[in-house]
Amino acid sequence: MPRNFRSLAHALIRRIGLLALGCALLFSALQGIWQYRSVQQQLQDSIQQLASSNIPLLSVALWDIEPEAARRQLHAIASRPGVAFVRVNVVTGQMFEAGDSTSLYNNPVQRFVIPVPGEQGRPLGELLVVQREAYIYQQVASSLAGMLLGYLLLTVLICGMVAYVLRRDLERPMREIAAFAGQLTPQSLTDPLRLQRGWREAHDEIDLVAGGFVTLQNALTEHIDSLDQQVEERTQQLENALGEIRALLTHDALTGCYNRAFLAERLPQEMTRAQRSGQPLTLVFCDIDHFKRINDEYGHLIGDEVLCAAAGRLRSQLRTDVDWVVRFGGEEFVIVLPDIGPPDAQLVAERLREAIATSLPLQDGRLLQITASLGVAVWQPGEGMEPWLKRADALLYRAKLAGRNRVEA
Ligand SMILES: Nc1nc2c(ncn2[C@@H]2O[C@H](COP(=O)(O)OP(=O)(O)OP(=O)(O)O)[C@@H](O)[C@H]2O)c(=O)[nH]1
Repeated sequence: MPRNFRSLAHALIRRIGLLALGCALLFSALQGIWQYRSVQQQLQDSIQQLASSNIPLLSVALWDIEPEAARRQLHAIASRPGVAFVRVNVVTGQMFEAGDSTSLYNNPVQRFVIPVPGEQGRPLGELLVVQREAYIYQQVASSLAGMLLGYLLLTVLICGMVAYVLRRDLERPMREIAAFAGQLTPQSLTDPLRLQRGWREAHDEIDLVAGGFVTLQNALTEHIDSLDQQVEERTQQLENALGEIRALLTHDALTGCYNRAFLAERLPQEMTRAQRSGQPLTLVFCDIDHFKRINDEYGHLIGDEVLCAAAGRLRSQLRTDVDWVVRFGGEEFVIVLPDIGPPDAQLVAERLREAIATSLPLQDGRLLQITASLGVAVWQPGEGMEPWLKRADALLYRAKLAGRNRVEA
């Protein structure tokens, strides 16, 4: 199931905001309790003061039986902030009141003795002052409201600053890294990660991640380069091997001449071409004389050397890219001469015989005298390949019988 994306910076800001708000509320609550106690104490003190300053006058008014004066005084006391209700109970049974009498049942009450004027020990009555609890709450609430507003402003300010720093130092570089990683392909490995960050005194985790990317890119680029190089080398090796295999399919491995498979494929083409052009086409069968003796006397390695030398000598006498030499088998070669007929064919064959008959310096310094017998057969239009080859072979056999080192046509 796909998950929603939530930025790390946003999550941090949200948490910091909630934490700051929680702290502000907690501090406000503690402050509220402390404020409540302090306002309550102040109110009690001020009622005490109020009572002690009014009691002498009240005492006189009651003693002189001036109820109006006593009532005025009580009204004055009741109109003070924090006072809800005032009552005077006189020993004679009289009672004077001012303020909200219902507040008597659910608010704290302070009681004071009113003495007879001039006689402190003799009570004339009692003064009851009821505190107005709502006054305390109002005081606490008004001071808390300002404080809470201050805390909230501070919280918003802190969150704003944290948001700015997080956005600049965390969110933006992280997004750049994520965008870079998302676009990273083997082709774009050489483009380094560049973060839009100003100069800082120290490096941090983001720099470490960016550095890690650079290391990874370099390592991957090196790895891919070495892979490319390996692939190039292997491809070259493969092409060389393929070339060798192709050459082996058509060439003789020892002498480098064409092989019989190539002869069987190419000779019919030459015959068709000669047929079409009306040009002559000649085939020379060449066999090294007494080759078995060379092998027996000098060994097979020298025999191989002789074969290679003979092939080279034959090729050296022929036209490049026109005439071609086939190792027919053992010490037998077939030479194909396009566009050559009698008498030139015989002349070329003589030249070949002479080339082979020159003494051959061996690698060990010795000189070896070799000769070859040749049979020359010019193709007769309509003649098949096999009969033509047999005819050339028969002419070669005749040259052998006639004493070797000669050409029969
Ligand atoms: N060193 C070497 N010898 C080979 C190779 N192929 C065939 N031979 C040898 O060539 C010799 C051919 O001998 P023969 O067919 O009797 O003919 P020859 O000795 O040349 O006698 P003539 O053809 O009658 O003159 C054999 O001994 C083969 O073993 C080869 O690739 N290398």
